[in-house]
Amino acid sequence: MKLGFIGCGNMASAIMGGVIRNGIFRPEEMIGADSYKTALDKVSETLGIQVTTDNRRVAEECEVLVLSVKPQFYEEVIAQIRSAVDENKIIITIAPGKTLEWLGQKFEKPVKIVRTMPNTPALVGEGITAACANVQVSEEELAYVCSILRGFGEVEVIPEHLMDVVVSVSGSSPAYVFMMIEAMADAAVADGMARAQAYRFASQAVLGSAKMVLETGKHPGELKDMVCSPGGTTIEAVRVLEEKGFRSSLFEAMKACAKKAREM
Ligand SMILES: NC(=O)C1=CN([C@@H]2O[C@H](COP(=O)(O)OP(=O)(O)OC[C@H]3O[C@@H](n4cnc5c(N)ncnc54)[C@H](O)[C@@H]3O)[C@@H](O)[C@H]2O)C=CC1
Ligand SMILES: O=C(O)[C@@H]1CCC=N1
Repeated sequence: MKLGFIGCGNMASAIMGGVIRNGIFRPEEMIGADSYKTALDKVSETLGIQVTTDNRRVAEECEVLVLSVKPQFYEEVIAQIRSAVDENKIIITIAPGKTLEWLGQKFEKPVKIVRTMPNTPALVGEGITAACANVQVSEEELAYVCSILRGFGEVEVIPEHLMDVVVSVSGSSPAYVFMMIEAMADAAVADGMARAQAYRFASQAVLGSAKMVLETGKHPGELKDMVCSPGGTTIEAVRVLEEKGFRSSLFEAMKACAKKAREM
């Protein structure tokens, strides 16, 4: 087995789907463990990977092991698997707040650990993942892990102290964007558009806008100005967004998100 997951929930499924879709590993080379049968049935039926309720089996059989349970279960899961993890295996973590130092202490011996923060757009190959590694991981091993992570989106190796910022700016931010798309569609529905059509228009506008930021290299403010015709419709919307605290809401939400990550 090449790649194993302990925890087969939302984020693990997004990574599994991206890895398989992009041909990084075949489903036969992947195994997932979960204590919840419904989660196992779902990944087994939709992705064709092997499944088990035995976390230790995954740790014993896999070269690379993703710990994809919630942060509060990390300690318990590490205690179950640590004697099955030797110096040849690579552990990938995806939990906010769990530092390389904390993880190293829980394994109680030198283990190769790559701490990452992915996001659910991994499912459609458009994720972005931040990664940092402990001293046990060689340059080649980190490059290998990044090649797996690149299978479902962009990857950047960053200093560990930025990991909490990554949670707010890309790990959690798809939720804020989905809320914005839903609200935009609600308004379009209120003005008479069919809901499915409203989601298509709102989502494509968000997708295209993100692409413009990435591909033109222009400042987002300049791109916003290009939409605002003098005396036109957009500046009226911008006026109301400013009045309702749109930017400030995002700013404060992201500060709260990063603070929570630091505390976990
Ligand atoms: N959902 C997201 O957008 C992102 C999540 N993450 C991180 O990914 C991790 C998983 O989060 P989600 O997938 O959202 O949660 P989830 O609740 O969808 O999945 C967690 C899975 O772990 C299973 N589980 C719980 N205890 C277990 C145990 N002792 N042994 C085996 N399986 C166990 C649960 O049954 C569940 O299926 C968390 O650490 C989270 O912070 C990171 C980035 C983005
Ligand atoms: O909500 C959470 O805690 C996880 C981490 C980043 C996205 N979801």
